[in-house]
Amino acid sequence: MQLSAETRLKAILEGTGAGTWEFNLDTGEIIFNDRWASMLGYTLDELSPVSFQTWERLCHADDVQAAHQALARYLNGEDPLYECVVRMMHRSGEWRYIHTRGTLLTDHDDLGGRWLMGTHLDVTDEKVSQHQLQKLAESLPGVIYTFVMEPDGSFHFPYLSQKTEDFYGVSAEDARANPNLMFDPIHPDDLPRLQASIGESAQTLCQWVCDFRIVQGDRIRWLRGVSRPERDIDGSITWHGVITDIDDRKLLELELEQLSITDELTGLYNRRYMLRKLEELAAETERYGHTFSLVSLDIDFFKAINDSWGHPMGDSVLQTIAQLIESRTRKADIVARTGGEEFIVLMPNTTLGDARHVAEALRTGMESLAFVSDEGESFSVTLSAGVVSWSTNVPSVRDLLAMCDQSLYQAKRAGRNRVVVSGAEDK
Ligand SMILES: Nc1nc2c(ncn2[C@@H]2O[C@H](COP(=O)(O)OP(=O)(O)OP(=O)(O)O)[C@@H](O)[C@H]2O)c(=O)[nH]1
Repeated sequence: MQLSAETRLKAILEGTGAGTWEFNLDTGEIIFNDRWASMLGYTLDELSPVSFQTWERLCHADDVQAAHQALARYLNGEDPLYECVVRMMHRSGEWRYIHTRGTLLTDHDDLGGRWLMGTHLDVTDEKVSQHQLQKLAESLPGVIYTFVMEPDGSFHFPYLSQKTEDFYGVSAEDARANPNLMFDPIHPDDLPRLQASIGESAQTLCQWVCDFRIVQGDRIRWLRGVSRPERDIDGSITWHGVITDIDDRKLLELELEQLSITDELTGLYNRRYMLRKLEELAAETERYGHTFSLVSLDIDFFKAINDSWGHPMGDSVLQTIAQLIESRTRKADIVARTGGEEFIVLMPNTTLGDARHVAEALRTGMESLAFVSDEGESFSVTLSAGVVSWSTNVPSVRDLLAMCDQSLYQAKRAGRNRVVVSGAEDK
């Protein structure tokens, strides 16, 4: 059975649920189908005779103007088709959102003028969901977004809430058009880590969580992104997530972390941090074959200093030696106060011989310092040191520390104010 083109077109239109309209731009004649009327709760007969004014009367006053402008843009050749969404009054008194599309029928002289023809589709449900999403996004203290990465590595943001502008200094519209704008303001120190974390989340399909900084002029702000990825059938991956401001929390966290690794009296690192770094250095050394050395320093007869000149004077001596060590070591070295009057210097990429020189310089530097008590009496302070280097013979970090302690103990036993290098004779 052969169906006519008209029957087929009718069936297709029925399937889409779209209303149709035809408008003669020259005569003003307008034709709607039944579906158009039923979309608004009427029969076509009930609205007859239909004219342009029928449409205008049912259309929200604010949207009539927008529809005219869309039409003008289309007729001027700025837009490829006439398209707009307008609110139309349903018989029940509710506004329905109607997506209007149309094109001009040209090259048909026999039609009696220029006919604009198109469809009306009720998109109220979609609009309501969009509106609800927008309201939800406005009330959230963050940006909500959808991020898609294609199999070829290209990416885009199909959805970004309006708060993108507050957080990134880029409007959601601009970022949707150019997704790189979302990465440009990320702090250069954080960008590689953020990119790596996205790559890992894409591979493992595990939740993406990343703290990073955004630079906006002079302002640096900590943000946290949390989102869940899902792989689509075409191999692309979509993350739905939220980006929140964690500036206050992060600063507090960093402050607390700094406190937790700092010795209060001297401002040097504490034992906990030194141990962490020591483990890291040992692991790096295993991997890259570098060497590193460690110097353990202990003030001689410190108890006597406290007893003779008072505890505050003892504190002041500790602070002075902290400054001395910092001034005589490199930036890459880790200087820690690891006990009452005990200090450790971790020296990456340093041989045993070089570390010994540093320890000697510290010993002589300390010896030559003159302290003056509150009563005006001057006194001097000495220190003893043990020096070790990490090598393949050292089974663990714990053993390295024990070897260093052993050398320090030898220095004390041999009369103090000396440096003993592990595996060598007492100085
Ligand atoms: N002022 C001050 N004293 C401290 C601090 N922490 C520990 N001490 C004191 O450091 C002294 C360490 O004494 P000892 O372990 O006997 O060692 P020492 O007197 O230096 O003797 P040698 O190490 O054998 O040369 C003790 O009296 C502690 O009370 C501190 O933060 N400030």
